[in-house]
Amino acid sequence: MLNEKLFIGDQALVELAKLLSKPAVGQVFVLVDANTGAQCLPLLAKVLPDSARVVEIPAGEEYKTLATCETLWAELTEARADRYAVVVNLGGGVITDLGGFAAAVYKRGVRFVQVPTTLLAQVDASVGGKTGVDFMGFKNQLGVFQEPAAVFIEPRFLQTLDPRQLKSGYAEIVKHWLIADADGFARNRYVGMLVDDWTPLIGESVALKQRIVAQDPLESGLRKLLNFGHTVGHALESYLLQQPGREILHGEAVAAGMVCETWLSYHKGLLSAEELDKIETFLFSVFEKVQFVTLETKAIADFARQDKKNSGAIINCTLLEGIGRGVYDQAVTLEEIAESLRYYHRL
Ligand SMILES: NC(=O)c1ccc[n+]([C@@H]2O[C@H](COP(=O)([O-])OP(=O)(O)OC[C@H]3O[C@@H](n4cnc5c(N)ncnc54)[C@H](O)[C@@H]3O)[C@@H](O)[C@H]2O)c1
Ligand SMILES: O=C(O)C(=O)C[C@@H](O)[C@H](O)[C@H](O)COP(=O)(O)O
Ligand SMILES: [Zn+2]
Repeated sequence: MLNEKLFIGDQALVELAKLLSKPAVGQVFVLVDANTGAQCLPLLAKVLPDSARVVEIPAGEEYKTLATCETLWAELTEARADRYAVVVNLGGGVITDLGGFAAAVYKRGVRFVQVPTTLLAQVDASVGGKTGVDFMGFKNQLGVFQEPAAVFIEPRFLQTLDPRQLKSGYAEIVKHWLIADADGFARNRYVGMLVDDWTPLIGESVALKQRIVAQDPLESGLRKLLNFGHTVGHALESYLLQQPGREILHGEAVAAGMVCETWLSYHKGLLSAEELDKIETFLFSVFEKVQFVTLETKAIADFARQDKKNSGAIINCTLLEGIGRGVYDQAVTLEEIAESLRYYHRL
């Protein structure tokens, strides 16, 4: 247990059972996608009340929309769910983001708990209270900050996770090292993905995120560190999501975005050539190169105009002053973003 609201390890679901048996808990709704319904629900079912209702949505980022929220809102409404209802979000970041948002606005807010089942959701998405859905092709364009009642991280769920998905989650762990944990980067980068038990790494990564969120829950300053790799990463993810057959995973886009933003840090004179080399060599040793052509770089960069860290026409990026030392609110131009993508493409 990291704090009173976050439980990690093989007792996490026992703690969830305790919460769900409290008198103040009314109807229980479990949100799953097609995969977590089949692969994760059997383990969770052991701790659910018999009366729990399961709501299933299709799997995938393309369903992280307002339209999908309506499926949950309709089920809640038809079951006459009241303010005592609790929504249990069982899945990856799509489920924890969408389920958190849908719960936060139903009748102006019912409680929800996060039971993340991907590495990405266990180290990042389930923690910190950012919820939301994509809109008009832009990532997380609609959302609210709303903390879950609690988070229950059971690493056993990772046993059925595809290796590609595991790697996508690893990108957010690497992000945490690069912005605030030089020692984590130095200790772990040679191990790469060859991890037997993810529990200690999940615990460290989540604790780092919680420390930052606790100081700036609404992202007015420090929390922007957690967005390293995302100005370019979200632009790339959004662009490729619109191209049938070229979709990439969030973590894959963030890994590419981290290469670009590490180069921007070097380009701005914040980071040494030696550190640039160390970071990009490591990232390319783990993540495959994302494919695009140089002709596309302007269209990709354009998506950064909708980044939530921007102020008016100024695109504010989180960059690195060194390994483990992120720095936020660094203005970059669209042309510099396009140049960073061309740099990535040439590597
Ligand atoms: N709120 C935040 O702070 C935050 C942080 C990082 C990412 N995100 C968001 O999270 C989303 C990405 O999350 P994700 O990578 O978990 O994707 P995801 O939720 O789409 O899950 C990935 C795939 O794995 C399947 N799956 C989930 N758990 C499984 C399991 N245990 N076994 C087998 N299959 C399983 C899912 O059905 C899905 O097909 C993005 O939308 C991103 O924007 C949010
Ligand atoms: O928790 C945060 O703060 C983050 O930025 C974590 C990111 O990994 C995550 O992808 C988040 O959803 C991005 O948020 P956004 O505000 O850029 O949409
Ligand atoms: Zn992310």
